[in-house]
Amino acid sequence: MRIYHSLLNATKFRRVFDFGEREVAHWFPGHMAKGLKQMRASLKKVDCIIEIHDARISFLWQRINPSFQESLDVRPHLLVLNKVDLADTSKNQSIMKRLEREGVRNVLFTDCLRQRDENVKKIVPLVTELIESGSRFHREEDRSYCLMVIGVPNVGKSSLINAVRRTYLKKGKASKVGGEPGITKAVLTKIQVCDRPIIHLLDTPGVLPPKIENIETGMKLALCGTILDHLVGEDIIADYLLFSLNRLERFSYVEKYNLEEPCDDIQHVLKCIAVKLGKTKRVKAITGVGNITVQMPDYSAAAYDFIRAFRKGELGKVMLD
Ligand SMILES: Nc1nc2c(ncn2[C@@H]2O[C@H](COP(=O)(O)OP(=O)(O)OP(=O)(O)O)[C@@H](O)[C@H]2O)c(=O)[nH]1
Repeated sequence: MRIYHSLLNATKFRRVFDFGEREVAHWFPGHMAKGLKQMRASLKKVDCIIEIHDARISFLWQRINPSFQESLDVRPHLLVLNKVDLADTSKNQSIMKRLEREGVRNVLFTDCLRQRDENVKKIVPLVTELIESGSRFHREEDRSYCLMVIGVPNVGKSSLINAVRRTYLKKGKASKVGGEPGITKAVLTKIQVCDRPIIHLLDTPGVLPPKIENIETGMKLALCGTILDHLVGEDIIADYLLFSLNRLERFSYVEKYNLEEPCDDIQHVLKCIAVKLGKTKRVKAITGVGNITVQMPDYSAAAYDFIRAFRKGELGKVMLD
């Protein structure tokens, strides 16, 4: 791998990203508020909450809807930081320390796509211990335990449920997994994940609307696939991705797409991607000698590929906090 001189490059990269006049207000569809209401109503049946976040944006854990957070505080709580295979794990220790300072003790980093993830195996013993060491209030009589998995869209809630089932029941998929946010629409399905002790999970519709304090937080969520791309715009997501890769000095895109050196100009990068992948389109051009058809780079297709490559971890592991 080529080494680029970061100091040299730093001088030619943007230090701040220009978000223009964008607004995040419409990025989260209306069904989320409805889901939140239903989740709150079901909380009385729940013994322990599993709150799942993307390990690349772990700071978001405390920024979910604050009124819902209050309801959560009374129950045992496990924080799962998922998609750790895509995250820069050198930061895990400092994240753990920060979370401990903030009073969060039960934290697991998981990769739910891995067949036998060690931390997925720890979930059942940990929640059993958490539930048995506290009071279950009016649920004392019930011998089975009920968990609720909550998180923002596309963070891997269904994948986590399937991974726990695979580990403890040796059963296949019960929850539909999707590449696009908002796949889990069936409201609060009860799924058995373990038979000793009997544990059920409520699969939520992926509708914890995060409290987005600023457009940059929204853009980080978009980059990680939490928001439907077309609501934000693939062109701006691709540009923010380039900005982030340069800021974090993740330059593997240079070799992958045959660039000469790290670059901060998204149009140039997309052009190189289009050329490398053969993504061109024919457009009509009017010239002095009549109409001709010319081959142009397909910038949209290139942006799509750039974003997908990042989400699959092909452009390096990152921590966007
Ligand atoms: N790399 C990686 N991808 C994951 C992991 N967990 C889930 N995914 C992928 O993330 C995408 C979303 O996963 P889901 O399990 O459908 O997420 P969800 O939170 O249930 O999604 P919604 O129904 O939209 O709320 C899918 O493409 C999964 O394959 C993980 O640990 N690592």
